[in-house]
This record gives sequence, C-alpha cells and structure tokens, in this order.
Amino acid sequence: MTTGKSTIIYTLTDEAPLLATYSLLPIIRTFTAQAGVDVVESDISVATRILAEFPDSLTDEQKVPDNLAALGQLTQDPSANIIKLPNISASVPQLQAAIRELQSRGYKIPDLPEDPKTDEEKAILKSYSKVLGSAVNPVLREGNSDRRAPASIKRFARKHPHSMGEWSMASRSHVAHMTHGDFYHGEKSMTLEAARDVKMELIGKSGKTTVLKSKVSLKAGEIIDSMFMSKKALCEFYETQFEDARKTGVMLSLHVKATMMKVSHPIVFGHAVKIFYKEAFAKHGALFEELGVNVNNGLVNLYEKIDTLPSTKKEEIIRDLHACHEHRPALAMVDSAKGISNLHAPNDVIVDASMPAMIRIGGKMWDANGKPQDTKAVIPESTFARIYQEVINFCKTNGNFDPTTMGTVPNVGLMAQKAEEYGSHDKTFEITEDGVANIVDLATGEVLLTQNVEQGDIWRMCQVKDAPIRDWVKLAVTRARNSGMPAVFWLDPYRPHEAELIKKVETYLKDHDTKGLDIQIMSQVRAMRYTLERVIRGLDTISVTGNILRDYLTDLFPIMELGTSAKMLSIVPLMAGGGMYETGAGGSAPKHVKQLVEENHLRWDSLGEFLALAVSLEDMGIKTGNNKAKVLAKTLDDATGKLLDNNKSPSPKTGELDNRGSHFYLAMYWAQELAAQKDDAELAAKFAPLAKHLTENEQKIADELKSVQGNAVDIGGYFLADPVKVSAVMRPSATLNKALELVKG
Ligand SMILES: NC(=O)C1=CN([C@@H]2O[C@H](COP(=O)(O)OP(=O)(O)OC[C@H]3O[C@@H](n4cnc5c(N)ncnc54)[C@H](OP(=O)(O)O)[C@@H]3O)[C@@H](O)[C@H]2O)C=CC1
Ligand SMILES: O=C(O)CCC(=O)C(=O)O
Ligand SMILES: [Mg+2]
Repeated sequence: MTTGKSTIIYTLTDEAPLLATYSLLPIIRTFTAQAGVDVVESDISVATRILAEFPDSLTDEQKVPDNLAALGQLTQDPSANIIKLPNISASVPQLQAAIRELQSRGYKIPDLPEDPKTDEEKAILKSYSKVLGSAVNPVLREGNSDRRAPASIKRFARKHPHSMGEWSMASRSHVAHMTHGDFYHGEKSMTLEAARDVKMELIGKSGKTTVLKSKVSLKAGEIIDSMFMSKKALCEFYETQFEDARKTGVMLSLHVKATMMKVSHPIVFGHAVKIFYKEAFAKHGALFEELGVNVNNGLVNLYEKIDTLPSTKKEEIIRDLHACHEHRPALAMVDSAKGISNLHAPNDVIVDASMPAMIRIGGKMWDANGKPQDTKAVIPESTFARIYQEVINFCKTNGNFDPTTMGTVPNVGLMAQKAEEYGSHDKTFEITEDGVANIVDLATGEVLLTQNVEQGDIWRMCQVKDAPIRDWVKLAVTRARNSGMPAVFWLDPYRPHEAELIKKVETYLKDHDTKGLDIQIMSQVRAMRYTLERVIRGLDTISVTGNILRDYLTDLFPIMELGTSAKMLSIVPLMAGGGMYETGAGGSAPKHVKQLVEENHLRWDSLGEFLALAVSLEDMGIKTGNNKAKVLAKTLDDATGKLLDNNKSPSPKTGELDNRGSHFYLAMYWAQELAAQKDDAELAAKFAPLAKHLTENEQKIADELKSVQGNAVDIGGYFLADPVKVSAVMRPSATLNKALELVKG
C-alpha cells in the first residue's frame, strides 16, 4: 500500500466503533479536507477479513482486497499514519456466526471445518485460522505501546468522578491461580548470541519424533522461552478450586484471554467446562465425541451439538448437566436474564476487561438472580494473575480507589513484532504423547531448551527480538523524562524470561541519559504494591511492562481512574518511523450494538477517537510541515476539552445524549475553535459559517438526534451491516448533515 504524505488511514472495524465511525468520519473529513489531509478508509472488519481469504469462492463484485496485509506493509513506511479502532478478535463461535451471516447474504464461502480430514478442509481451516482470535493487532503493532490518560482527561475525571463500588474488609473475593505445573513453574529461557534457525519437536516415549514446527528463524540477541502447562496439574487445580468454592459457599468465575492466547486459552477454558460438568462428561463422553463437541469453544458448543439429537436424549443430557450444578459452586453470570454463565463462551470473560470491572464495583460479579456477589476469580496461569490478588488485598485494606484523588499509571509496553506470549500462537501445541519437547538448532542438532511433557500438556515457545527491547527501554526513558514521573520496570528476576530481560534493560539503560530520573526494576507483585501505595497518595507512576501486563494494566488503571479504558491515549510509535494511533485501550463493546438495535441509542464514547485523531494530525503537521494540520490538532484538543467540560459525552441511558449527539457537539466546538483561532486566517474564515450555523441550530440538531431514540432499528446485519442502513441510522439529523456541506469546496 502506498499512501500520500498527507494521508491518514482510518480503519473500519466492527461492532460499536464501526457504528460510531458512520457518524464521526463524515465530520472528520469535513475538517481535515481543509488542511489537504485525506482520510482514507481501510476495512479490516472480521467479515471483510474472512472474505479476503476466499477470493475463489466469490464473484468479481464480491471480491475484497486483503487490507490487513496492506496495512501490515504500510507499518514499514516511515510516513505511515494509521488510526486503528478496536476490532473483534473472534472466538470460534463468533467466527461461525460471521460465516453463517455472510453465507446467508449470498457469499459462497466454505463452512468452518471442525475436524478437517481432507487436504482441502485443512487448507480451509488454515485460511480461517488467519482470521481467528487476535489477528489484527499483532500484524499492525510494529512498535511498542505508549498508553496514558492525557492530563486534561485526568483533570476532568477528578472533577467529575465516575461511581465506584464499596470494598469491604469482609469481602470474600479473591484470585485463585495455579501454584505448580503452570507456564510460570517450569519456564526456561535463553538469549541467543547469534542468529539460528530452530525447530520444535516432540520425542515421544514410544521413540517417535514429531516435528511440530519445522523452522523458526531467530535473530542474534533474541530471547526465547520454552514453557508448558501440565494438563494434570490444571485439572487438579480446577477440582480443588471448584470444591473449595462449593464448600465455602463463594461464587465462582473464570477469566482467560482466549482471544489473544487463541491456541492455549481455549484449551484451558475447555478443561474448566469438562471438570465442572465432570459427571455429565463421564456419562455422555462417547456421544459428545461422536457429535464433535468441543467445549474449548464454551458450553454453547455443547448445546448447539446436542440440538441435533432426538428430544428425549437431548433432555436427558440437559438434565445431567443441570444435576452437576448440585455439587458445584454457583457460577458468575454474563447475562443472568438469559441464563448465560461464565462457562458459556470464552469471548465473554476476557480477563483484561472482566477483572477490572469486578474490582471497580467492590469485588463483585453477577449471580443467576442478577445480584452482585463476592467471587473466587479463577485465573489459572499464575504469572500475571498475582497482580489482581495484590489489588484485591489493597482494596480490602484501603477501601475502593477514589477517582478524585488517585494518581495516574501510564504504561510503556513491550509489544513490537509479536513480543512474548502474545506472539506465540504459531508455536503453541497440545502435546499428543508423553515425552520430551525440544527446541533444536536446525544446523547443528543442538538442543537449546528441553521440557519433559505429558499427553495433554500445552507447550509453547515465545520470542522477543532485541530491537524492540532497545526501543522499549528508549521509550520508557523518554516518557520518564517528558513526564517527570518515576518509571518502574515490572520484571521478576525469579522468572527466567524476565531475568534475561532484566540483563538487557540494565545494559540498554546505559545508552541513555538517565540523570535525575527515577527508574527502578521490581517484580510484578512488588511493583503493583509500590504503584498502589503511590496511587492512593495522588502520585503518578509509569508502569514499564511486557506485553501481557501492558494489556492488563491499560484496562485496570483507566477503569479505576477514568471509569473506562475508552478515554486513553494509545500511541504506537512504529519502529520504522511512522505512527499508529489506537483509539482507547478497550475493545469493541458488543453490548452497545444490542442497545442501538433495540433502542436506537449508541452509548459508545468516541473520546479515544478524538484523542487519537488529534495526535495523528499533530504528527502529520510536524512531519510534513503542514501548519493547517497542526492548527486542526490544537483546535480539536481544545474542542475535546470543551466537550468534556460541558458534559457532552454520551450517556448510557436511552433518551439522553448519545454517541451521535456527542459527535455533533465535537463538530460545533471544533468549528468554533477554528473560527476563533488566529494562527490560520484561511481556516478561520472557512469554518466561521459552520460555527455560526451549528451554534444557531444547536437545539434543533440536538432535538433531531434525540427524537429518533427509543425504537428498534434495522442495520441489515451484525458482522456485515448494510452501509446505507447504518449511515441512515447514524446520521439522522438533516440539519447537521446539511451544515457540514457548508464547508465543502
Ligand atoms: N484494540 C482492540 O482491537 C481490542 C479488541 N478487543 C475485542 O473487543 C471485543 C469486546 O471485548 P470486551 O472484553 O468485551 O471489552 P470491551 O472493552 O469492548 O467492553 C467492556 C466494556 O467496556 C466499556 N467500554 C469499552 N469501550 C468503550 C467506549 N468506547 N465507550 C463506552 N464504553 C466502553 C463498555 O462498558 P459499558 O457497557 O458498561 O458501557 C463495555 O461493555 C472482543 O472481541 C475483544 O477481542 C478487546 C480489547 C482491545
Ligand atoms: O487484540 C486483541 O484481541 C486485544 C487487544 C487488547 O486487549 C489490548 O491491546 O489492550
Ligand atoms: Mg486489552
């Protein structure tokens, strides 16, 4: 993909952010066009990514380009300027639903093969696996992560705090994680002195050698890890924890990241379902096997599969499933009204969002009666689960966080080039036979890292390259210098991978002027405690972390500090020189689509988009000498401030100002700021009529936007909504639409 110097790529994604884009993008373009900046769409929705995999199944009109691959290439271009909105990282049930929707709309794409046998089926599955789980972000994140709450947003949150639940000393909520046999336990790690090609192989007890990955090319200076999760230890852990919850009468919840960890965590999730419903699986296991039940995709898969059975058999199985509940603890619910529990689908319990939501409301989740209850939060992998227990301990002792006084915790995250666990899917395997799992040098046959594994264990290799580590250290020093905040590297010397990282961090810190800076290295739990002690004293601390903690902490702290991770500035300075601006630190908020379709109210907050656009324009202004772009950036920031001060953010309640209304106010304030500024007379003259018109018609437009709310709307699809229908729904104010035309020409 080649783009002009004055081009911003704006991604079209899924769910709430995509709906919001239909309203916001026409406004953005009205403004940027006057600075000669083109805002070009790139559709990377899950539906489009599916279609791009199967050109041969489509008619010429239906064919779509592989936009994600093109964007991936663009990240290597120093002039890249990409605004990336959150997208669905599809679980298997979501992928199946998207495929069904596309097929029903006349796209002759193949079904998702569940148990591929022929070469053709295997090839189809390979294509679909490119769309499965977190398939977008790892391709685009060719830089490390800089996520923070801008000072103006933090000030606003202090002045207008969101609600927080009460924490009690008597809370029974806690985190349960494994204490042996998990990835943390037996990890091995090394730094490569020279480049090598390696393979991953399993030497079975029977003597048979299976090559699981024939070649991974490693660069000099790269850190590699070999780690596994024991199936036996995991299942024992579940048994113990489920029984403990039952005996002590506390509710049970499960938290995984099956989207990012798309190979390992569905397996981890599936074992929980099988252990929870152990007796039903013991009785009907053979039939489930025959039916191809795969509870790695949640209980929903089992219900779907037994639907094909005669009703008496189906009812017997449902009775047996229900009977299991009698000697199991109560389960946390995702939707108690519909009876959807935590074990229903792995994409409903995504740990980075679900744990902070629980902590924010005082350590509670919802039970089957829709009542908040204390919970045993099961997060099997101990490596990072421990940070949540530390937060819980802290809240139990100190009470809930106070958004009016708490300090801020920005993050500098090691993320580039598929760093660490989040880049390990293609090197993760479920072991088929007891034996030895080796990473072997292809040229010399030398075994670099070895593990004794058993059938059912999950074995993986992680990588992190040297250049991203250097860049990460540099970014941390820069952020510490620019912000004046202390920076803490959350690194655990007892974990082999992090011990290797610490050596590099200590070396690369010497490349920088760190005089006067407070930079420390602490293990996760200590770092959390240290940071929280500062947080409650109103002090700010940069967390400098690896990829998983980047993900966890950039939901956790914003949700405590700002009420949502949507209000984060999320910059990815691309290592090749360009910039990617993610909008917020959260996801695509599926609940919001439901509300729009049922009640024509979109509560999605586009603040993340406003913040990202301002930094994207500013960067373009600086890099290309486009002064008008700089003026647009400055006035957009001021307009955003005004929008917050005047409380024009979307309300969650139908009938009140929503996403569309807040876009209107942004347009009005932005036009007013442009009309009033003195740096560019041409822009002032161009936007004065719009400012006047919108100001005069404020009430009329607000009324037009509000009057449509309350009734169900048709957007013509979920994964592939009809652009004409969505546009009509998202742009219901004729007065606003006409006003935007005033600036054209
Ligand atoms: N960068 C990316 O591309 C990311 C993608 N994802 C993907 O997003 C999907 C949903 O993930 P999930 O774990 O549910 O997390 P989300 O962050 O999407 O949603 C959790 C809750 O956060 C609140 N929220 C998030 N963003 C906004 C916003 N802009 N405005 C208002 N509220 C917001 C909403 O709360 P309320 O309903 O109370 O208003 C929402 O229900 C998944 O497919 C996941 O894989 C997840 C994270 C990042
Ligand atoms: O890509 C994904 O699936 C999620 C990304 C995410 O949660 C994050 O980066 O904060
Ligand atoms: Mg996240």
